[in-house]
Amino acid sequence: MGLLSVTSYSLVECIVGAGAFIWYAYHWMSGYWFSAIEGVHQKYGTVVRIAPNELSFCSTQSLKDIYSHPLSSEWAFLKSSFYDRPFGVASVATTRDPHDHRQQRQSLASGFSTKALREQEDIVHYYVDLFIQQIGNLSKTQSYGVDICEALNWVTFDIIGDLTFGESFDAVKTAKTHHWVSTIVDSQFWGSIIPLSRRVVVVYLLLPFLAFSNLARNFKIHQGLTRAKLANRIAKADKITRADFLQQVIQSRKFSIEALEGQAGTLIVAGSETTATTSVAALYFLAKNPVCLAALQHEVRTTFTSADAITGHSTATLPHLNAVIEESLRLFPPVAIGLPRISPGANVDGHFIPAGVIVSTDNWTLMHDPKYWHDPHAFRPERWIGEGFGDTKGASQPFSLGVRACLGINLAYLEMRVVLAKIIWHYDLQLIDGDRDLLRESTLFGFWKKPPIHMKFNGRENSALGVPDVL
Ligand code: HEM
Repeated sequence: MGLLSVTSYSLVECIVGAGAFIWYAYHWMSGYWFSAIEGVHQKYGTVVRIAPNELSFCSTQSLKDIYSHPLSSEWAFLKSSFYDRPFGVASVATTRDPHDHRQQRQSLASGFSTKALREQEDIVHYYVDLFIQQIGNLSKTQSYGVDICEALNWVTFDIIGDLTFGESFDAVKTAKTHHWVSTIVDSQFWGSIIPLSRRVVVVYLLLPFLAFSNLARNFKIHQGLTRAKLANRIAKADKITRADFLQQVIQSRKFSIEALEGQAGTLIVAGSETTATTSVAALYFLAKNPVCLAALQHEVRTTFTSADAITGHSTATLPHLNAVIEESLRLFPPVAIGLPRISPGANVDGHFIPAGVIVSTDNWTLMHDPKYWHDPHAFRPERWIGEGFGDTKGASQPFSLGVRACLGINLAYLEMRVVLAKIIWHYDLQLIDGDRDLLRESTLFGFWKKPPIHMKFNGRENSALGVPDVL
C-alpha cells in the first residue's frame, strides 16, 4: 500500500501522518491537486494514504467496490463529512443520510424522466439558438472574438435557470454573466476550504478568520436571489404545465422553503458549470486538432440539411460527435476529484478497509492512467469509435456510478450534443490566442477555474441562422 498503512499506528506514523495533512492541505489549496494525486499514484501504486484516515484508490475495481449499488444498505459506502456545508439545508447532492437522499431523489425524479426531457428539449433549443446568433454577432464585432469559458456559462446557466425557476438569467441575450452566477463561480476558492476544514483540524479552527466572512456574504447574496426567484416560481406553479425540475416538488408541498432553496441552488450549480466545462474543452480540443475537427464537420454537415434537424435524438448516434464528448469528459473531467465515501468495513480492490476509513477513487488519475488508456494525455476521440485502441473504457466514469450517480446525465448529454452540433453546423472555429493552454492554465477548486479562451465563430455561407429574432 502507498504512503502509509492505515491498519497500525506508531509514533513515527503519527508524525508522518501530520506531514500528510500538510502535504494534503498544500496541494488541495494550490489548485493542482489533480496533478499531485496523479503523481503519488504513479509513484506509490493504486492505493495511497492522503490524510491520516483517508485513502485514495485508482483502479476500475475500486470504482465498482466504492460507488456501485451495494448488495444491502449495511454495505453502502456513504458520503463523508466532505459534503457538509456550514449554511443552508442539505440537498439531494449533499445529504449524507440514505433515507433522506432516497426521498429527495424520488421527489425530483419526474423532472428528469425521459418524458420530461422530451418536454424540456424545446427550452434547450431556444437558448442554444440564441447563443448561436450571439456568438456569431460578437465574432463580427469584437476583434478578440468570444471568451468561450464565459459564454458557455451564459447558455448553460440560462437553460438550467429556466428549468429550475421558470426564467433564465438573460445572460445569452445580454451577453453578460449575471452577478448571481459570478458569485457562484467566484466563491469556488473559498468553497473548497470547507471540505479541507473537514480533514484538517487547524483549518477548521481558522475557518472563521479565513473564509467565514467571504462565504457568509456570498451565501447571503446567493440566498437572497434564490429566494426571490423561488417566490416567482412558486407563484407561477399553477400556470406551469411542463415538467421542469421543481414542478412536482412544489406541488407535493412536502418541502420547506429552505429545502426548496437548497435543491434549487444545487441544481443550478450541478447542471451548468459541468456541461459548460465539457463544451469548452470540446471546442478547445477541436480547434487544436484540425483532423478531428474536419471529421466532425464532415459528419455534422453531411448528416443534416438544416439546423432544425439537429435534435437530441438525431445526434444520439453520431459516432464522431459522441466520441468528441466522451474524450472531452475523460481528458478534462468536470468532476475531477475522488468523491469521498466512508467504508462500512469492506474490501476495496482486494484490501480490507476498516469501518470509518474514508476512501475514494480519484477520477482524474483513473481517466489518465496509462494502464487503462493508450496515449492518456492526448485528445484522441477515435479511441471511442469501435475497438479504438483497446482502452479500458470503464475507467472513465465522469457521472459516477450507483445510487449517488448524476441525476442530470441525460439532460447533460442532450445539451452537449445539441450545443456542439449546432456550433459546428453553423460556424468554422478560429482560436484567437493559439498559445493558450486549457490544461496547463486551469486550476481545480471543486470545479475548474479556467483561463479565458478567445475564439471566433465565422459563419459558413450556407448556414441560414434559424434563430428567434429577440436579441
Ligand atoms: C457534463 C455534465 C455533468 C457531469 C460530468 C456531472 C457529474 C456528476 C457527478 C460525478 C455526480 C456525483 C457527485 C458526487 O457523488 O459527489 C453528479 C451528481 C449530480 N448531478 Fe451531475 N453532472 C453533470 C451534469 C448535470 C446536470 C445537467 C444536472 C441537472 C441539473 C446534474 C445534476 C446532478 C445532481 C442533482 C446530482 C446529485 C445526485 C445524487 O446525489 O443523487 N448534473 N453529477
